[in-house]
Amino acid sequence: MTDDRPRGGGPSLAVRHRPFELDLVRPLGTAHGEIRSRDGFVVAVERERDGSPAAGLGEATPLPGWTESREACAAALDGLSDPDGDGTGPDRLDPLDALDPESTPAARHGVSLALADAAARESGARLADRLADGAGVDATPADAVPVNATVGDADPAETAAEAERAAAEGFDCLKLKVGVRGVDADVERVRAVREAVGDGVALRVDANGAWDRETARRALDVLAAFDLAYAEQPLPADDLEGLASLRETGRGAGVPIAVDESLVARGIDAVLNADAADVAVLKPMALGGPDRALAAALRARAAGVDPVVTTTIDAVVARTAAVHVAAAIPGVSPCGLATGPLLDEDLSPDPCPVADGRMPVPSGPGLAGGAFDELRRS
Ligand SMILES: O=C(O)CCC(=O)c1ccccc1C(=O)O
Ligand SMILES: [Mg+2]
Repeated sequence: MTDDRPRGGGPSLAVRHRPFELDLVRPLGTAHGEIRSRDGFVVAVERERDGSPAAGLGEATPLPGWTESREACAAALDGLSDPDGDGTGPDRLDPLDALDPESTPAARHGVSLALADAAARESGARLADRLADGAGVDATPADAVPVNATVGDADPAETAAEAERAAAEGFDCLKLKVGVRGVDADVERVRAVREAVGDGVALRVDANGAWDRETARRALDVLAAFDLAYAEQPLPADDLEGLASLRETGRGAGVPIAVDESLVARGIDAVLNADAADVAVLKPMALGGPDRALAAALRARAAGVDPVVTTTIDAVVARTAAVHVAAAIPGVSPCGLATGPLLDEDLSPDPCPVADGRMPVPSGPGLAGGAFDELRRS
């Protein structure tokens, strides 16, 4: 790792990062293309204040199209060590000042998480409790959060088999990727899944912005027959007006609308002002950190829009952080956090294994008590 520890007495802060590369078990088919591997950085901070040291762990796992590129993320993290490029190290104590959440959300996520983990560990609190405190949530965070299974694009039989496996494992909410094939093919996939899992399982679809207005209307008219919990990003990110009008025609017997890419492209305020969503899908990695994702979730909730927390198929550190974010949202709906099994390998054993469609929130302190100790030392 690179080290930017300031020399001399007084308060100090060191931010280090080291790269990792993880393959998926198999590529995840989405309308944005296939996700095959996740390359990112483990971030570690060591802080000393008034003679007491604190350490925290974070993760910056960029996903191009959603966040900055891997190169831009690396440059932003490198820049924390030597902002002037003159080898003298940083002259500031808050590295978040140097990380723009819009242009380098993954880098900011990594550092913001590491600082929050350090602060939570220092006070003996769970990360969820720390985040809730910081966001002004009065309710005590949950001890477990409901999650959906994530089912990628495949033909109807394979999609149904995957859905059936997830339901047998105890998931009562599934999210299917759609929009890779034509609408008729997706209708057959959703029909096959509904037949396979029965009426007791909630179904969501995620088109990742693949449809135009006319296609989206046609798709949702037909898909409404399968009792969908919602359709995520049926239109391109910037078409807030189109999303708002899909909601109007969909009200009643129709399909609720969730936004994901729109939040990354336009922000929560623009989405709420446009009345573009029933559900807000929040990805801490793409929104610039757990703190920012929780703040957006609470703004959504206050406007009557249901928040859902998901990952960008992150490694275990960021996934665990996202579980804490979800836990800090009182009564959160099923979240897209069960993405660990999509990875072929991971940085460390998972402290939040899915059981019966729920993920436990580690009791702390910080992210997961001692669960990441080996990773912290590496
Ligand atoms: O929400 C989920 O179930 C898992 C996360 C997911 O689908 C996803 C993962 C990586 C990139 C984009 C997305 C997405 O929600 O569009
Ligand atoms: Mg999505």
